[in-house]
Amino acid sequence: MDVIPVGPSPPFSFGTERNPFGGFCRKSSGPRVRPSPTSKPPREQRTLKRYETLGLLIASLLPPEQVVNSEPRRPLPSALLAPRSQRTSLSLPAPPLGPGPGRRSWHRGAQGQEGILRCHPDLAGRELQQGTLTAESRREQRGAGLMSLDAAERLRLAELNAQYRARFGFPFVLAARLSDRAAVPGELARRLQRPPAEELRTALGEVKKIGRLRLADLLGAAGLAGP
Ligand SMILES: NC(=O)N[C@H]1NC(=O)NC1=O
Repeated sequence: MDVIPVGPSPPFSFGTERNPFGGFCRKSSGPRVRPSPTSKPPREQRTLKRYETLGLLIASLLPPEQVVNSEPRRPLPSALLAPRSQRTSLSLPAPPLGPGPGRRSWHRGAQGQEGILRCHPDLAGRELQQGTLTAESRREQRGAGLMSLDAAERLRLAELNAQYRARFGFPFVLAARLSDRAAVPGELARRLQRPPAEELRTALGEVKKIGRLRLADLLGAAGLAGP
C-alpha cells in the first residue's frame, strides 16, 4: 500500500506555535499574528495548505507503518505513532491547564494537543464578521445559522467565548454542522463548567468530528461522519 509522506510544512505561519499535526497556530498569549485580509497567502500556498491538511487527516487514519515522515529532523506526532487501536489517544492523559510552568513545558512536550484547538476561529467571532474565515469555517458557521444572530445573541456568544478562553486557554470548539444557533450558547455555557482535563478531551473530539466531516466532503464520501 502507498505511504503517505508527512511534512515538511510550507513556509507560512499564523503564529509561532506548531500544532501537533504540523501546522502553525496562534500562541496562547502575546500579540496575535494575524494576516490582514489584504495579505492573504498566495493562492499556491493556500492550495498547498489544503493538501497538507488532507494528507495529515488521512495519515491520522492509517496504521503507523504506512506513515512516513519526509522531514528527517521533525518527529511524527506521537498520536500518529500509536497503534491504531489506541489512536483515540486524543484522549491521552490530561495536560496541566491554565497558567503556570507545567503548562509551558507541556506545550513544548511531545503532545501539544492544545495547539490544534488554537487553529480554530471563535464561533460567531470577529473573523466571521470580518469575512476572514476559511471557506470551510464560513460554510460550517453559516450552516449553523451563526451568521444570522442578532446583536444580543452575538454579544452573549462573545462573552461566553471570552470566558471559555480565559478559563481553559484555548477557544471553544464545536462541530458547528452538528449543532445550530439555538444550541450553541447553551452548549458553550455547559462546557464552561467542566473540569479542564475533561473539557480538553471533549474539544479534541470536536476537532475530530470537524475533520471527519471535512474529509468526507473532500472525498465526496458518505458515512465518515460517525461518532
Ligand atoms: N470554534 C469552532 O468551533 N470553530 C469551528 N467549528 C466548526 O465547525 N467550524 C469552525 O470554524
